[in-house]
Amino acid sequence: MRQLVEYPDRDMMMLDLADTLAGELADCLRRHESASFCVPGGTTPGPIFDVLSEQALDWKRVAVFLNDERWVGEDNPRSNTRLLKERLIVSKASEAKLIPLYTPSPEPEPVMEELAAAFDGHLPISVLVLGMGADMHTASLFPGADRLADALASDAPILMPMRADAAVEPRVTLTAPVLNGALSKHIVIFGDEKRAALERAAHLNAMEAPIRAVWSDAVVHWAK
Ligand SMILES: O=C1O[C@H](COP(=O)(O)O)[C@@H](O)[C@H](O)[C@H]1O
Repeated sequence: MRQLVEYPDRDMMMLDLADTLAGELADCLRRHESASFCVPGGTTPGPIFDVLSEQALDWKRVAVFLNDERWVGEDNPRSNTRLLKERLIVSKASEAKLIPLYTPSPEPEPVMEELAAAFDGHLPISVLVLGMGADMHTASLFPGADRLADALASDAPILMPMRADAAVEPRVTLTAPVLNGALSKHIVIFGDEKRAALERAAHLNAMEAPIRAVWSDAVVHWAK
């Protein structure tokens, strides 16, 4: 079962977690030629990115990619890639290599293979951070999403397009086997609503609560 770490406040959590993640990446770089760092988008991780981007790591040996992306261009404030470029791949981390989850195309389907090919040599994920919505989705694995069962299957491809009523636009997401292959896994959530959702998920199956499909061996970081 997963481990839960509670922090006195959000600032403390951000600083502490950024430190832990930097330590894990540094450790990986000591033992291997390169490391891969997979992170969520959305509203939660920005402050962690701010701290991490100032950490002295050999960032040019780190491949950074998102858990998932909304199918919008970087000029759209909802673009997770935009968040990465503005807050993580800056300052000391500006030399990190971004593996994109978006390329201009009206729909994601025609470019899935092209995007997935860029992951060659970057899996398994060295360090994974996941977010979670109050509806218990993680990455773009939404309850009720059109291809959820396929994305949770053990033979799922690396990347899949995903559509769900709760998602404003089409999405692309890393699938459960890729996320579960991570060597180190962290889930980061804020607030009582998400804490209650996480507890509710324990009584549901992965189709109802997709976070369940990827939470084994994860450390959950929570602050009010
Ligand atoms: O849409 C998304 O939602 C989740 C949770 O986002 P948050 O705004 O509640 O932190 C996020 O983990 C995922 O990467 C993102 O695309």
